[in-house]
Amino acid sequence: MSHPTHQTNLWETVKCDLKGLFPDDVFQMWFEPMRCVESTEDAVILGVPNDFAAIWIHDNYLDLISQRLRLASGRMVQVSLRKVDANGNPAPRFSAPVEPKAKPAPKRTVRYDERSAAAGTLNPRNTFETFVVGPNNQLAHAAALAVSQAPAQAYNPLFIHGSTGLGKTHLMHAIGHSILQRNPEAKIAYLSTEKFTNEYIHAIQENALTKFRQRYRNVDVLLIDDIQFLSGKERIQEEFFHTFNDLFESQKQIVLSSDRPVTEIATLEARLVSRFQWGLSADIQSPDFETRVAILRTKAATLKIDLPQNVVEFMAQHISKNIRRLEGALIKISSYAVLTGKPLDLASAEHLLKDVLMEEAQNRLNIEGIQKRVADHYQIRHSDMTSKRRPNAIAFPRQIAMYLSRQLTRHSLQEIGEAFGGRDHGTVIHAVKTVENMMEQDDSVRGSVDFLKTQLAK
Ligand SMILES: Nc1ncnc2c1ncn2[C@@H]1O[C@H](COP(=O)(O)OP(=O)(O)OP(=O)(O)O)[C@@H](O)[C@H]1O
Repeated sequence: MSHPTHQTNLWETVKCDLKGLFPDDVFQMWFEPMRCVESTEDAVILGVPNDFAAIWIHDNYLDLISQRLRLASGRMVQVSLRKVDANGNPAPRFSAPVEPKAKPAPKRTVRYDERSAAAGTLNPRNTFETFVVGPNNQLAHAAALAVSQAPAQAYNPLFIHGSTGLGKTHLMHAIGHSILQRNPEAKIAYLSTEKFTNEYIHAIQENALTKFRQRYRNVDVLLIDDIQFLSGKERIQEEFFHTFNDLFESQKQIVLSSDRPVTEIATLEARLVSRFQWGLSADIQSPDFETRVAILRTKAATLKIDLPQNVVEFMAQHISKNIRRLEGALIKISSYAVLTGKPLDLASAEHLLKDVLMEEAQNRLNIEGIQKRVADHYQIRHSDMTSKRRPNAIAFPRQIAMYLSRQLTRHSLQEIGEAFGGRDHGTVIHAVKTVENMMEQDDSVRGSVDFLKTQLAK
């Protein structure tokens, strides 16, 4: 064994890197327990706690791990997995180490690594093939596909918006993969707005603005995630405006994602708002029940887990607003099934998912969720829920949201007032009375409030 310390550090570096790529529960489940148990100059053996982890990591993450090790070390590092006990010693009764995947990597992958390394890495699992299409994401999916088939021709920019965990990043990565598949020479940059901001600040500090600009203004496809974080950052908006113009004028594709429609991004310069609206804006909604079942089935098949139909339906029924959470729940119960060898039934699924379901219920009915839903319904800005503005078109929806917060959550009058821009509890009492009176006098108000109540309670 040579250079054990060096390689151990290398693995720890890559592990930190992977932490940023995955949701916390996924990272904790698979990567956190992995240790570097043996290494040479060009090979690393990583210890994993059990056979299931070995198979799962081998099938799903080995390429990514190899890729990141290579990026971090600057050379090819062959990776294999070995089951070890808690002290890092080879575990008894283990048949054979899992074979590493065939090497060397295909040429296309090598080029792809190097190009995307400049701006962040696309997750190899986020492809069009693994994306389940439903009525909630059909338009965004079709637009993403069109962009990948004809970059800078179909829709430019493509603006994908929707709540957290609904597949925006997945679609952006899928566009990147698909373009690279057609044209391995394409220069793709995927990065978050936060990263763009940090690199810009760093470039100013280091007097390296020219280099920064070259990096992002010379790509063929710029994929920028979470553009809502441009809000309130004037200088970054200015910089991004010029990046956008340069790329657009050179007929390069731009894809943006945001957790809200462009017009809802507070303090976004008008010239950016108008540019973001030049192309196509496509939203992703929460998946319906059938789509959630289809996503679970697809992901369970990838995991090679056979789940009883009632367990799948139970999960799909209770976790409805965020696919990342649905995925986390699936991993939790799948691991249990494989690790214990016990058949998975509804009772054990319910037990295992107790905490997840509790959080779901709380999330579903928090004040912010109510504000957003009501704001959407009345087509006002979410920020109007907390603003001091008083026109009736805003004040009345705000009162309805206060009324529903009182009805559907356990928050005190004072807490509700706080959440509505620091209003006092008297304002909330007044809002509740006003809405009750209106509901008695006006059937259409009653209808709207009942509709919102049913929607929120779903
Ligand atoms: N339609 C889908 N089919 C299969 N998997 C999906 C689908 N939509 C989302 N996912 C999966 O759900 C997880 C969350 O998706 P993603 O990270 O793309 O969400 P996001 O909308 O970018 O969220 P955020 O705003 O928090 O960044 C990912 O693992 C993704 O692969």
